[in-house]
Amino acid sequence: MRTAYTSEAIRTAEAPLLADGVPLMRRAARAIAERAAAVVSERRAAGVNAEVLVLVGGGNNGGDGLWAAYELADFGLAPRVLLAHEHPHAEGLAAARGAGVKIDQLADVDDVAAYAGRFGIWLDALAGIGLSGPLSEPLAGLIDALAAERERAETFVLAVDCPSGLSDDPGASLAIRADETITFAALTPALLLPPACRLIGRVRVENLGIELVGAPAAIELGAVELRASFPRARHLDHKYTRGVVGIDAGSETYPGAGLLATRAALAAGPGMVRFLGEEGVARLIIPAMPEVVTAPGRIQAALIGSGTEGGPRIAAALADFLARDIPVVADAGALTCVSEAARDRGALILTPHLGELATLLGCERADVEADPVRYARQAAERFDAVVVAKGPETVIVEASEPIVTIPPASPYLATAGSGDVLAGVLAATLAQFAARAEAGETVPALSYQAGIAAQLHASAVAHCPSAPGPIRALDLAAGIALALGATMEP
Ligand SMILES: NC(=O)C1=CN([C@@H]2O[C@H](COP(=O)(O)OP(=O)(O)OC[C@H]3O[C@@H](n4cnc5c(N)ncnc54)[C@H](OP(=O)(O)O)[C@@H]3O)[C@@H](O)[C@H]2O)[C@@H](O)CC1
Ligand SMILES: Nc1ncnc2c1ncn2[C@@H]1O[C@H](COP(=O)(O)OP(=O)(O)O)[C@@H](O)[C@H]1O
Ligand SMILES: [K+]
Repeated sequence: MRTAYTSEAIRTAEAPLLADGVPLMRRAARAIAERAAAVVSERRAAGVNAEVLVLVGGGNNGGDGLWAAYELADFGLAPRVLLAHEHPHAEGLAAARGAGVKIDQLADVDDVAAYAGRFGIWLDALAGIGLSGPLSEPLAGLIDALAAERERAETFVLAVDCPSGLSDDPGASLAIRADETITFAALTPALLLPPACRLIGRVRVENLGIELVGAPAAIELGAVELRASFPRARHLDHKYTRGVVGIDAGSETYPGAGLLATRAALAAGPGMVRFLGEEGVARLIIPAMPEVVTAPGRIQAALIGSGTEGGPRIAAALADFLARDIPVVADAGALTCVSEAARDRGALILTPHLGELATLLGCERADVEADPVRYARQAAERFDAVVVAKGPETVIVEASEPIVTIPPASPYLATAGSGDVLAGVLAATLAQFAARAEAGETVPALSYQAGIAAQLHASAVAHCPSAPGPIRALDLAAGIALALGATMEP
């Protein structure tokens, strides 16, 4: 599991070490310089430009850059430094100067893109976790110009701590895209969450002996957590202790969604799946999946709305599920039925894709795509819900819990019906955790449970016969059971 901490938490954690005189900056600079030297060797071997430019800002991030320049000079690599601030880190500057590093001032450079374009490798040490507020000039203009130049010239960018401009806010977008980021102490939220996480390249965390305390701001779940956390059947279980899930999905217009969600729910291994939706859909489900029960009865979690267009019947059924005080997944059409008012009820889990999230909040899809975490937070607050925002990355927001993210499994998941499969898996997973909670076990937060379900959905991709090529939602549903089985292999 990868974790991210706010820059404030990182500062708090590093404070005692700094007070004890631990040379964190020198350690950071050494790690950067070693990696930069390796990149120089790789590029030289490939016969491409391996000249190094260190972009230096005014804070300690610039200090890291200056000390890295000092180390690189020591390795005999003759880096160049561009000072983008009038008051750079004094000791670092003196050290770099003392090592014979050539240093230019931004104010003396006419065309910064042309200047920087002469170098094949940039170390981006303009700003790190010390950024406050939106980027101001001259840093904003500099980053903008260099971001464009970097794409044109195919420069190798090694970001120091983070691509300058990104630290806590994953919605920040003004940054020089990095091929590689070496970060210190811990990841910050922007390095883990979309869309900023797409700008950091390969990331390495150099802990430097800094111990983070308290809950992280964000976590990324993967196959390890799926294996460790997914509830397994126990010897003395009977079907009702394994978790029963109720599904109201599919309609005359979209019956397939009901079938897919139900098939996926079955594959995720609950004790029972009750199909409680339209009769016409039930008539299709039963011959294909005779395990499914259509009789009403007790359930521990529910799914409503996949393959429906909402409307009064869905609204009433949603209210009915919520009144049972169980976790209820509202997908697709049911998202049009959620209201801000109803707060005295079971947990509500919303599963919008980014377009649905925009509709839910009455804003533009492009804005949501540019900052899904922010809008998922808004929706979570407004509807007192857990929000599973589905894009290339899945982002899950629950009040007072770390944000949960699942990295993209395959762009072929963007196929009709794949969301219906997720909805079924999710409800079935919540039912199994709820059954454990009923038995007195401690279970993780709903956002973590939902993350485990999203990871199961992601893991199913590799079990589709056509993977890594295009996948069918029906294969994905079958892949769920195989992925779950694989987690049980010793
Ligand atoms: N944490 C660790 O474990 C370790 C941390 N270390 C390193 O320290 C870094 C943190 O250093 P930090 O605190 O000095 O801040 P930093 O990122 O250089 O930013 C300040 C600069 O940004 C500028 N600036 C700010 N806001 C701005 C805006 N809105 N718009 C424009 N400019 C803005 C600000 O300009 P000013 O306001 O001063 O004019 C100043 O120049 C950290 O990221 C890591 O690299 C390692 O050495 C060792 C271990
Ligand atoms: N580019 C992508 N890369 C990886 N996963 C994606 C990508 N685009 C969408 N997904 C995933 O595919 C699923 C699509 O869900 P959704 O849009 O609701 O599909 P549908 O409604 O057609 O069933 C979600 O789980 C989403 O996270
Ligand atoms: K940086």
